[in-house]
Amino acid sequence: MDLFTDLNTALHNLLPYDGTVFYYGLVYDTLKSEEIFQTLLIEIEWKNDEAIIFGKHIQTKRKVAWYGSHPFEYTYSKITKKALPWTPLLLELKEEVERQTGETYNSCLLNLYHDGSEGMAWHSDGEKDLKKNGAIASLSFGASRNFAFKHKKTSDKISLLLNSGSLLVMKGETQTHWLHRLPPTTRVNSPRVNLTFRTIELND
Ligand SMILES: O=C(O)CCC(=O)C(=O)O
Ligand SMILES: [Fe+2]
Repeated sequence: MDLFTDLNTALHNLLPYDGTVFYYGLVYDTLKSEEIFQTLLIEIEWKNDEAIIFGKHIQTKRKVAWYGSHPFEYTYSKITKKALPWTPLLLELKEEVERQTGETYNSCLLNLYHDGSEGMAWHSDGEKDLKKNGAIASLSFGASRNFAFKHKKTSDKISLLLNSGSLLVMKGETQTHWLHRLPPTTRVNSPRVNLTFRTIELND
């Protein structure tokens, strides 16, 4: 690889300080992405997400699923979930993401947004079961959606478009200092699937 190509493909940190986010662009072409997207829609055990917010039991329109290398129990928003075993496709995606990012993962949270009215509010993924400062790799399929970061103290904002077949990784101190969200939009009326590969710490 010559220097020019090398500079062009070199990853640069999207965050100006206090964390590391790399955007890899498309890791699957259009045809392969569409095939993966359709398979995920059919094969994944999608469930409406439940949460307890201000003591009230609520169900989100967005659907979720959780898969992993062990039947981990994972608690968030006060609801405990047990990971399902990898499907062959999820294992293939996990291995490709590991190869691309040079990190390993043992679980994956999947989100299905039916259209632009569904999104995810500002949050960081710092649950206690997650490995501290562990990398979180995000693969997207289907509709393109905006994704944004906001610094917890300075409120500086960074946003980007996540296209079908694209990969993004958040690592280092990102979750400690930055929030992220998937803003709702009236401009999108088709579904999107997002997979976040994570590392759960096994406490015995
Ligand atoms: O859908 C996305 O791109 C983000 C999902 C997310 O932040 C999460 O699952 O924690
Ligand atoms: Fe997140």
